[in-house]
Parts: sequence; structure tokens; C-alpha cells
Amino acid sequence: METKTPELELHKLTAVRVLGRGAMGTVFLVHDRVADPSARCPFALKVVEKSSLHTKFDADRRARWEVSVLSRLSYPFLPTLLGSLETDEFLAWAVPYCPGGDLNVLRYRQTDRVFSPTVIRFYIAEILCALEHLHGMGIVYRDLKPENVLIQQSGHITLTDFDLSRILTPRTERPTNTPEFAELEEPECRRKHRRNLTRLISGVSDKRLKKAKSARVSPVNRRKPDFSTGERSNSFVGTEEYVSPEVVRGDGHEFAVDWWALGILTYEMMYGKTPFRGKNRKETFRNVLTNPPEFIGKRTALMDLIGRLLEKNPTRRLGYNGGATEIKQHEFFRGLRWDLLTEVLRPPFLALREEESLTEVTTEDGMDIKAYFQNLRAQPSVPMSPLPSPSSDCRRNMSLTEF
Ligand SMILES: Nc1ncnc2c1ncn2[C@@H]1O[C@H](COP(=O)(O)OP(=O)(O)OP(=O)(O)O)[C@@H](O)[C@H]1O
Repeated sequence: METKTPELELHKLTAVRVLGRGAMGTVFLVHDRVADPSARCPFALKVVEKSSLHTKFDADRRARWEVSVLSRLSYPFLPTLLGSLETDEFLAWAVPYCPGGDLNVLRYRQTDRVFSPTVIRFYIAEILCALEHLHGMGIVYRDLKPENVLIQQSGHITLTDFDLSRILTPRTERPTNTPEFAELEEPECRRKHRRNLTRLISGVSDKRLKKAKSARVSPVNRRKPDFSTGERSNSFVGTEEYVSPEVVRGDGHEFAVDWWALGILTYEMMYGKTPFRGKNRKETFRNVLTNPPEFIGKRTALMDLIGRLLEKNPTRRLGYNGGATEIKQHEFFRGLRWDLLTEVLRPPFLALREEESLTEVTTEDGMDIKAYFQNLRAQPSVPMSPLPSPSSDCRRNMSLTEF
């Protein structure tokens, strides 16, 4: 894998448990049994099986893209690439372990499954900063959803899952700090798998689309994107309930898709549901295109913020012209000391201390990663993990990729 980060050695790693599974890979909590035999400094290792790559969706390229993005990140609310490895069987990379779970799990732990405006303000402010940093690097994230917002040991957030992110040239200026990104083009699958969305919206049935009501939808291209020069991405990508109107329409999209998704996420944190979810994908997309978000109760600054982020016309959406700075100036954030956000010592929720969360862990209990996958292949009906992913308890799989 093309990265300057330390090479990991698979045979030295012991998986403590499975942290989560996505469409592309399995994420393990691991430790280096040579350098860290007592598992004092575990980390998260995302493992993608090469055997599954070619039958699926150009995951090889997506995996390499994710590593490429991660290797360039250095920001408090974004993950750092700790190391990577490649064997005949696997691609894998390590990032810091986030013991607090994800925002979706956290929401399900709240009374009424919603957060208070104060808590929303804290998390949305941090996510906004993370997106601002990515956009500053010319990266549009395109996969904002609660499951991809993880809670670090410190209680601060970190975004995860960058395989759907893309490099875009800002409208006003070309990026100068990320020339290498142009080397990686849009995955082949985006060129191959074209699907006429207009047809879908206007009602022609598509059996495959009916299957997954809440799925990551990816990718459909209208035009071949040109990442070496292009200002807009035309791939159809994202998680169904988080997809913006311009993406549904296939108009091409810019950084404003992330501001739309931020609006959806804020709404979900406030009301415990997303605003446009329909009985099926077709209805969801129709709602995305035509329905205004419904607000209950007296109009507040938070509702106003959501309404402005969920502006259907991206050019009128908050953040379109002034980026994150414009959003930070919204009334809802009035008085927030943005410069001190990283210094907040008492975020709304603190994760369990590592020793507590890993009490069951000993090296004897750990799994060999290679053996884990061999076992899976031999007994596909056996539960995949000694400990199921927390997200799976709470929400239908939002990361099923369809092609
Ligand atoms: N650093 C981490 N610390 C703790 N848990 C993590 C970490 N990274 C990932 N996870 C868990 O693993 C799950 C899957 O990770 P991730 O979303 O990166 O995989 P994926 O295969 O790209 O998924 P997707 O289907 O969304 O593409 C996450 O939802 C989360 O629960």
C-alpha cells in the first residue's frame, strides 16, 4: 500500500474483539502482542479481505483511497493513520481506538433517544470543524451519518470511514496542498455502474433498490468525473436518508452535500429520526426533493440552523458561499469559543476507561486475524463476532452497499 506510515506485521497482532463490520471491511480492536503483550495500547485495525474485493465493488481501490486520505490527516477530530499492512489475503490499516462507540449508539442510550440542544451544539460544532478541515484540504466527505462519528477516549469526536470521500477543486481556488490526490481517480465501478435515477424517481421499479430501505447508495455516475481538473463530483453516493437533493437529481455536487448531511444529522440528533425517510427508497428520495423538514414546537435557533442546512437548492444552502465560517456564525453557535473546543475537558459523555472496557481481554482470549477469517469461511453460519458490533443492535444496516 502506498503510505509512509509504519508497516504493521499481521502475525504480531492479536484481535481482542470485533468493533464493527461495514460493507468493505471488518474493524478489530487489536494489540501488538510483541510490543504490547498486556494490551495496554490497543488500536483499531480495519481489515479488508482481498478475496472479497473483486467480486464486490472495486473495494481494493476504495480501501487504498481510504488509506491515502488517512495518511494525510492530522487534526484533533479526524483519525490518524497509525500503520498499515498488505498480505496476499488482506489489506489492513490501523487508527486510534475510539472506546466511546458511535453517535448512533450514544443516541440510543439517551432518554427518548434524542440529545439536548447543548449536547447537539457540542457535537455538531466538532463535526463542523472536522468537515471544515477536510474541505480546506479539498476533500468532500460524502458519508456523514451518526455511525461514522466515533467518540474518542477523551469524549471528543472523530470521523471515520473515508472510502467515499473525494477530492474536489474548490470553486474559487485550486487546492495547493493536496496535489497527490489527483493521482487517484474515481473507482472504476463508478464509471461502470450507471443507473438512471430519474427513472427511479418517476416510478419504474427496480427490485434491487426495493431490497434495502436504508442503505449506502453507491455509486452511480452521470458523467465521468475528472478529478485532475474537475470542480464537481457527479457520482451518486451516500447513505439513503442522508443523500442531498442535488445528488438524487444527479446534478453533480460540491462541498455543500456535507452541509446537507450535517443538517440531516442535526435533525436526527434532535428528533430521533431523519426528516425525509419514506416507506421505501423511492419515497425517501421524493421527500428529499420535495418536502420541507417538519419541525415541532416553537421555532428555535437550532431549528433555524437545520432549516438553512436543509435548503434544497445547494447554492442557497448555508455554507455554500462562506463554507464552515458562515455556519459557525449562525445564532445557534453564538458565544461558542471555537478556539477552545479541543480544550474542553468535560465533553457531554466520556468513554469508559480503557482498562474497564477491556476487562475481558487477555492475550489468551485474543483471536488471530487470519484464523478468524478462515473460521468464517469454514463456518459461514456461525456468528461472526464474539461481541456483535454495537451499531447492529440499534439500527438497520446503513452501510450495505449496492451495486
Ligand atoms: N477507530 C475505531 N474505534 C472504534 N470502533 C471503530 C473504529 N473504526 C471503526 N469502528 C467501528 O467499526 C464500524 C465499521 O467501520 P467503518 O465504517 O470504517 O467500516 P466500513 O466497512 O467502511 O463501513 P461502511 O459500510 O460504512 O463503509 C464502525 O461503524 C464502528 O462501529
